[in-house]
Amino acid sequence: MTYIAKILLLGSGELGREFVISAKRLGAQVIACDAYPNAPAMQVADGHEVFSMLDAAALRVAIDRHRPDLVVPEIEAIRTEILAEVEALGVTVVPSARATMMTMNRDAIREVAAVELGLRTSRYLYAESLEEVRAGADHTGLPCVIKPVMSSSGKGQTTVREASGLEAAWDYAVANMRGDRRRVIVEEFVDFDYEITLLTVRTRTGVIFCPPIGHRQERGDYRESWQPAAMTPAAIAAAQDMARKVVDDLGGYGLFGVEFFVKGEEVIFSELSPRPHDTGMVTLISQNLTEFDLHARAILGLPVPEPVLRGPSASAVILADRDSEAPGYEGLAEALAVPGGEVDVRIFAKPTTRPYRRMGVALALAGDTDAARRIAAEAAGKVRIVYR
Ligand SMILES: Nc1ncnc2c1ncn2[C@@H]1O[C@H](COP(=O)(O)OP(=O)(O)OP(=O)(O)O)[C@@H](O)[C@H]1O
Ligand SMILES: NCC(=O)N[C@@H]1O[C@H](COP(=O)([O-])[O-])[C@@H](O)[C@H]1O
Ligand SMILES: [Mg+2]
Repeated sequence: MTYIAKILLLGSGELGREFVISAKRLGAQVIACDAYPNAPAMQVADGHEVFSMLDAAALRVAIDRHRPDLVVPEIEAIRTEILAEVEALGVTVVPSARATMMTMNRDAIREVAAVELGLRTSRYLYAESLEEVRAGADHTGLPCVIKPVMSSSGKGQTTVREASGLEAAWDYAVANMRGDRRRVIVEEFVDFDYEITLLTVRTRTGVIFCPPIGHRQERGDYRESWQPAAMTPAAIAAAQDMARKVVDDLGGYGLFGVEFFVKGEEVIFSELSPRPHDTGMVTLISQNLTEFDLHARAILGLPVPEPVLRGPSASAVILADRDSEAPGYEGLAEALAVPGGEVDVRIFAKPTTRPYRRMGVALALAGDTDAARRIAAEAAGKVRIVYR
């Protein structure tokens, strides 16, 4: 069997699992890597490797052993120096080693967006000590949001409403940051009307956009998303213009999840993922080609048509609330029987649970996004995790 490409997937969670399915349908071979065995994407891949993506030596060994055509990051925390090293040797890193490095560091991507490209962002300052955090808050005003420059899914993030909270926020950020740079970004709190992810695909023949995805976050992590998000044509055009500038600057091919805050007619760039986005899981039901199909096509150099929206849709997450070693699931039949629209569920089959760990997602398509959100939330609530 000759595959159209050999892919080494770095990170094997729920997003990777759907990507593997999309890539394999097109004839690719995928070796899925993550720090623990039996990760979601490993369950559907051609092969797997277990090591920490932050372990430079182990990452290099895996790349040298498999000699992939494409290295596809699925998580943010990766020893990106190795990606730059192998890119220089001719391996294609998706979308590019530079893009993975820049987006892993909030300060790097913020400098590109705010300074080089002149995009509208929140006011901000970086800080490496409590004194600098105080200076940052003076610059942004209160409330402000404090985040480690290296972190994701809201880890180490605090919204500070009074100056007395700055010290605890700094300590929390330092305790929960990834990597060894004791550095935070102090951001002006944006009192947005709503926030969106604009899935943006950079292809060999141009840039393509999906309809905007609205989402709601708690503790810096996504709870529900819906598509299309109601936006004025001017606001969509502003977001598309900024997204295009950022992905063209980062370069390479693939799908990016570009995050914006919207207040009135004002669209504010927040950050982006150079890979499928968790809020984009709604496309598993909403679009003829999902965000994973689009990513696979773009990186494999295949034609990427404009995706067609099947109808107003929503996703709602299924979270664990405690630790367990062998979780099971009940209530699937009730979830899939929720009336009012099309309903589907993805159970990620992660081998263990921990509080707030995302274990599955419910999907709904209905007459409008409000109905889809209601149905998705109800279906997610019907799925019960059995802890043992
Ligand atoms: N400056 C801000 N003003 C208001 N809300 C904010 C601000 N920064 C972040 N948030 C809220 O926190 C969420 C998470 O922030 P952000 O996307 O920067 O963190 P993250 O850790 O990179 O998350 P992820 O990796 O899941 O995208 C945002 O989607 C938004 O809801
Ligand atoms: N916001 C980023 C995101 O959603 N990433 C997704 O979560 C997985 C890690 O989950 P885990 O922490 O439960 O192993 C990642 O592998 C990716 O699929
Ligand atoms: Mg984010």
